[in-house]
Amino acid sequence: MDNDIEKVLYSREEIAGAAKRIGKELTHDYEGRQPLVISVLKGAIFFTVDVLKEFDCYTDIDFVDVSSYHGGTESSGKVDLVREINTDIKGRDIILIEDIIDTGRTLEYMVNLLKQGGANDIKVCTLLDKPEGRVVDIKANYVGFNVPNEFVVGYGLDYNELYRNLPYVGILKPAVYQK
Ligand SMILES: O=P(O)(O)OC[C@H]1O[C@H](OP(=O)(O)OP(=O)(O)O)[C@H](O)[C@@H]1O
Ligand SMILES: Nc1nc2[nH]cnc2c(=O)[nH]1
Repeated sequence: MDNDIEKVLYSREEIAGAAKRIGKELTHDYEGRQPLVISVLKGAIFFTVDVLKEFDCYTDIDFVDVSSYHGGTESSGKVDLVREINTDIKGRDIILIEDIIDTGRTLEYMVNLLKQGGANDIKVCTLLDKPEGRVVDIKANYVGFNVPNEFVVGYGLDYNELYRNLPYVGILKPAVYQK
């Protein structure tokens, strides 16, 4: 897979550092509380695991699966709910974990879903933020890196379902898109 990568943007070590920093911030901010962590599948699985290992707090974990990039590099503009949240979120303090916020549509959808379910408080934690991609005015509370306006892969992020298992985040060579 390394041969398909044009440029590494964030190395394994840099990502581990960001996960540790955010895990420690969460530990400080949630002292004495019991938040529910919700990880947005599939992309956020790697970041969720690494942040949670640094989060010293009583917390339960659930997963939601939403999808709007159905192959290729462009958002379909419509967010599909593939797997619902199984935990009762009424009155809960939620930490939503994402891999990337780009257009902001997925996050907007998720925040509305959590509000409808009666969540008390919602905070968003993302490995990558791509502010130039935004079509919806929405922000995260905890950000690993601000990423340039490029389609990125690795560490959970896919291109046509591949490259999620790269241990770093990078940009694909143009030739890969022509395959
Ligand atoms: O801000 P947006 O433009 O909405 O993009 C962000 C979303 O896009 C990706 O999900 P995707 O729909 O590709 O599903 P996946 O995580 O299963 O790959 C990513 O994991 C985010 O959830
Ligand atoms: N893999 C991947 N998924 C995304 N979803 C929204 N933006 C991106 C991106 O840059 N890369």
